[in-house]
Amino acid sequence: MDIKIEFDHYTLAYGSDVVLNDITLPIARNAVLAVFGPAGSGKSGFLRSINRMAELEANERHTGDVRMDGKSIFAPGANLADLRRRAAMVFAQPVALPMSIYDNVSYGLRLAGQRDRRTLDAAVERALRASTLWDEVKDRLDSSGLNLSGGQQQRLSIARALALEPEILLLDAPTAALDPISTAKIEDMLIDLKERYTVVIVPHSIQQAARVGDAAAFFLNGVCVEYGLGNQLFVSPHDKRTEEYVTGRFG
Ligand SMILES: Nc1ncnc2c1ncn2[C@@H]1O[C@H](COP(=O)(O)OP(=O)(O)OP(=O)(O)O)[C@@H](O)[C@H]1O
Repeated sequence: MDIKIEFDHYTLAYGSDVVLNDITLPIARNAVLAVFGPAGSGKSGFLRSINRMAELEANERHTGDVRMDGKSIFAPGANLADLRRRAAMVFAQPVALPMSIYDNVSYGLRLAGQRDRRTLDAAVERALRASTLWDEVKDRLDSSGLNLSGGQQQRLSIARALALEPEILLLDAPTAALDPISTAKIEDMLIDLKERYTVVIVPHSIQQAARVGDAAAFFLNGVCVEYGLGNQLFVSPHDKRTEEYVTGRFG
């Protein structure tokens, strides 16, 4: 396996709450890892550890290591802004900023000081094509992002993340607020996105985990109970707890 990110005996706590407990897990490059489990199992903490957003929580502590391309993300002198650009995050609730579609997508680049119109134009088009929104909005890039539907706004949020040319996409239940057709569009998009990016997704259902994951990890109470490639966790789980969860006996 070509490993992009590696959790190595990583434990995360907020105050006295242990969010993740001794996680050791590889994340393959150019593949989709689905991280699933019941509420409070640590899935968001896992995503937020990859770009060190977890450290924004009060009394955050961690032990162990997370490596990206073989290098510790916690190494002294590690560049936090660069890490967060390399590992971009998209949340359950679509975020359309009160500005034009063009400005929504180019927001991060402009914030980083990019002023060259041709560079911005090219980045906006590339990001909107990758998020499959281009054909729907190319004739109205100047209209407000707020006028888009929920599903379009979520693809706009993904385009905004892609414009910064990340290496990793962290998707925290990106279809939780969307209708089935918008959900299917985003699931289809993942097939293309993983050719260029490493994707970690917290799916909004077990079915979605099985559909989109090239690998899956089942979390329970901060522990990675089971990790498997392809559909193994869903068709032949090794752990009884995984089996009970995927067959709907708890959750
Ligand atoms: N800011 C915080 N301070 C203290 N504990 C927290 C904080 N945020 C989350 N936790 C705790 O950490 C644990 C894991 O939370 P996390 O959000 O990672 O779970 P999750 O699996 O993503 O849940 P959900 O599916 O509900 O989003 C939970 O027990 C939660 O109560």
